[in-house]
Amino acid sequence: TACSSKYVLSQMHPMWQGPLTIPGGERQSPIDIVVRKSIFDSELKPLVTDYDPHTCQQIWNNGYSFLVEYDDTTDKSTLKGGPLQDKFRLCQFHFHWGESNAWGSEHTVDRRLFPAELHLVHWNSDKYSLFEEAVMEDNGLAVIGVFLKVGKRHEGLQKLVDALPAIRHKDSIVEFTRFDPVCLLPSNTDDYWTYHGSLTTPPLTESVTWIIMKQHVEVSHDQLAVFRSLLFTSAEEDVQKSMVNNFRVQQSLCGRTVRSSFT
Ligand SMILES: NCCOCCOCCNC(=O)c1ccc(S(N)(=O)=O)cc1
Ligand SMILES: [Zn+2]
Repeated sequence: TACSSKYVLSQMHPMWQGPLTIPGGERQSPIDIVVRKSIFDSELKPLVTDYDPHTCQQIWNNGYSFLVEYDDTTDKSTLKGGPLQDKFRLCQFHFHWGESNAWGSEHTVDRRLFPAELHLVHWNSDKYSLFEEAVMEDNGLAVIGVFLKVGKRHEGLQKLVDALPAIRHKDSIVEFTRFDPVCLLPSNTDDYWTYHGSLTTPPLTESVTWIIMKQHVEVSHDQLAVFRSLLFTSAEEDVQKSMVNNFRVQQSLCGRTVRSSFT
């Protein structure tokens, strides 16, 4: 099964050709969250985010998504609480989305797909001194996942949407400052699912404590359309490819337990 083999069939995504070797492969992400099989854990605490918008530095197109990157050289923008024992530093956030509103998220809830998913990426600064170190360790990373639904316009997102035309092509980057990512979190951050998984893109390392918000946030159709105006390809390439469907398919649970902070 996909849980024991060292190889997985090459992902359908154009960027990955040929078999990928993954470490073990027993705790890969994303997954389908089967709500009735998740286990309520009363020990799970509320999330505590403490983000400083002044640590926001730049926004760039890495050829797979667009990343908003934060200065993670000090403990200025942090995440603790929830399922976490240590303090984690925010290093970047990014999204995954589809070519249509019918799909685009990486995680699913009872097989339900959302048009997009936000990932806020943090690393364990109590135990490690660099992201690159933490990314290789079991308890190295914590990623908050937030589902996006199409509905009313998200005022806080608009500043980010307005910056996207400047980074249409792969490897383009612009300064992006004073953005507080707390505006992208749902009003209720006490209700979440959590499980141990991996990065959803290479190097797919199994170092992530996933924290998936139960409550989604709404963005407008037009805001999501601007995400789809980005390109996978650099300005030099002849054929321009729209940046859409940049999600990984759901992976086997391999006997893992998904815990919930709510009943
Ligand atoms: N390339 C060899 C070692 O690389 C280690 C660092 O990897 C950096 C690139 N990847 C990421 O930072 C990275 C971060 C988050 C997610 S995700 N989609 O799981 O939230 C996926 C990938
Ligand atoms: Zn991601």
